[in-house]
Amino acid sequence: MKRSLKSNNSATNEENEGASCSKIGSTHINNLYTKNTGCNINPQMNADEPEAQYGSTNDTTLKPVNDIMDNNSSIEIEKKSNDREPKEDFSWDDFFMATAFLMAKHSKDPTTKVGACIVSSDNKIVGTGFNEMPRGCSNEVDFPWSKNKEDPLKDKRTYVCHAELNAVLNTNSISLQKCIIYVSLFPCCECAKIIIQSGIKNVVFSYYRNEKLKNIKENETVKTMFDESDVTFRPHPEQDIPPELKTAREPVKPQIIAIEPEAQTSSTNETACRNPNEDISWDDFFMATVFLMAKRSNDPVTKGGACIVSSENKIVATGYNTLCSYNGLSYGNMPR
Ligand SMILES: Nc1ccn([C@H]2C[C@H](O)[C@@H](COP(=O)(O)O)O2)c(=O)n1
Repeated sequence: MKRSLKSNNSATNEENEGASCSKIGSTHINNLYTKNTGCNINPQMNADEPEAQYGSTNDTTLKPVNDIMDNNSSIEIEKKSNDREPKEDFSWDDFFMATAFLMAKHSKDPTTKVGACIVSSDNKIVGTGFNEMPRGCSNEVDFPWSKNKEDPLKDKRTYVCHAELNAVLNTNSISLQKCIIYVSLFPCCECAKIIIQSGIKNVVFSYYRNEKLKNIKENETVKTMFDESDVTFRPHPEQDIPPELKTAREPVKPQIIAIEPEAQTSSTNETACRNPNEDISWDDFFMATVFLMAKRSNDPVTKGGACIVSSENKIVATGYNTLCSYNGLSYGNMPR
């Protein structure tokens, strides 16, 4: 039986977000541990830490990961007695969608942040992306993050590269045949074409865009294209994403010069990842990925994760501690 990560989370989003800490990303990472699993970093390291700073849990409080690393302490994830099998706790689906949401946090789009994560048939991340301006086009005067109906040259949509496109372009795999793309928002027509042409065969998404007629029609068109191209698509339950990866705050109003009518209202259904004030460093992102990965481990005592990153901040490999399945060993029959 698959557990809802949210249901095991005693802290509210408000509590999570209220955690005032300069190392925002580290707080996220800690939340990733403490609030969603029975696992935690060795609590002895955190004995003096004030609880409120990092969000409260029933069990323990944690120091920011960076602090722990600074102390050269080993990171240990402990299994609680009431833990269930780790694989049931945090499925591959949850892990990859969580990675997509983590990616979304890098987007500078003030209204809609989207993340995507492409995964091979043997559960390896082969590409990640988020909606961003083309490389080098960071000057926000020429490449604004606002919409402008009158002047397309002042409209972000002229320039922005969607998360799915970036994930496909960022891939480290020669072929994306039979891969799955996890994306926080249902793909638009352009992205659907890219997905189909790249050979990706499965789409997992979290949200639809708001239910404006234009979006409903576009969603239907995308579904037709996917059907005709034998690309399957399915929603991923939103509640299985660790809440600290999503955002519950009201989106900050973007500086829109001539706002489109449909952009003025936003349905809660569309919050693919909205929180312009929130930031996550690449370090925090990759360490969070490591910890997410560790959740996959079956080792009841120490769960370790790893994530190899290229100089361009692309994940090129991930791993966690596991026994070789072919030798018949299980953690139950290993001497400890
Ligand atoms: N499948 C999608 C859909 C949209 N995006 C990006 C493109 C924009 O940056 C943003 C949408 O902005 P809005 O119209 O909500 O102001 O989301 C994407 O990456 N992938």
